Amino acid sequence: MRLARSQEPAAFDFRKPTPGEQLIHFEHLTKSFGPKRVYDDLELDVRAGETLVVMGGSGTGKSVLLKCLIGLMRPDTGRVLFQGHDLTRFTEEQFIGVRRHVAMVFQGAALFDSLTVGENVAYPLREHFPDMPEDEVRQRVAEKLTLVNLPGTEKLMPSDLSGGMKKRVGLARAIATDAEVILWDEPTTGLDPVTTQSINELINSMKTKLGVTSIVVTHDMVSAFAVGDRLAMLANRRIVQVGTREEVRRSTVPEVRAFLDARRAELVPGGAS
Ligand SMILES: Nc1ncnc2c1ncn2[C@@H]1O[C@H](COP(=O)(O)OP(=O)(O)OP(=O)(O)O)[C@@H](O)[C@H]1O
Repeated sequence: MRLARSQEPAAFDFRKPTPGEQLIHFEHLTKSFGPKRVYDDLELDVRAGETLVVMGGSGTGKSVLLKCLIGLMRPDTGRVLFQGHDLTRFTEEQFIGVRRHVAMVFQGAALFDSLTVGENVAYPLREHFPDMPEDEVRQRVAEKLTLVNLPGTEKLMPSDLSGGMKKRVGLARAIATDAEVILWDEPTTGLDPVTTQSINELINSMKTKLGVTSIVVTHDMVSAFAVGDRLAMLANRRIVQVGTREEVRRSTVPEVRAFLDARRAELVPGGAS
């Protein structure tokens, strides 16, 4: 069920996209922190309904890219286009409207420790839809917790949960407002293989069941190849390749080869040969 958008700033009028159409375009981005240049003419597009994985070494600017999309950071030059809207010109207030459609699942789940699981998931609903009747809030919270395989956990506190359960509550909270785009920052880092597998399945089911578009930032290659329709490699301050799993697996781009071979060596000792 979709909600009335009466509180949404007029400047951001989200249209239901046609699967496959260009939804987001990072155009000629540059970004520096002091003397450190993170992006130099970075270009990347994201298509509606796909899962795009952004991979790259530590500190290459993967998280900054996601933050530019929800207004937590701004590029120095260049544009971030969302359905043709230039987000770099958006005010803080306008970004509130964007965040109803573009939800971020933060690395550490970032739950409020003093609130129950149910209140954590209800939080964005109360923020974006203050007039929503309490019954509807409860119903939506229950629906989202069921979707992430945690039905009936409303009364638990975050301290009662394992790391993987916390991630799933973070996801339920991110999708509470029925966001059409989900940004995943290192969703499987630090999780055991079974929980990693369940998070990968969740990312895939968001796409197949709800038609969600995902951008997944990760250096977990098993996860990248399990969820990515396309994979983009960030290195040397730009995207050096974007391609399907097969194209990336067979890549001859030196930065991609070096990255994959190093990861293969980590996964299978002696496997880099
Ligand atoms: N607020 C900030 N102030 C100063 N430098 C920052 C800030 N945020 C990010 N950086 C720098 O920008 C670069 C890119 O950061 P980012 O967090 O996007 O990297 P990442 O690719 O996500 O790395 P990791 O995989 O280690 O999380 C890093 O060198 C980081 O130190």
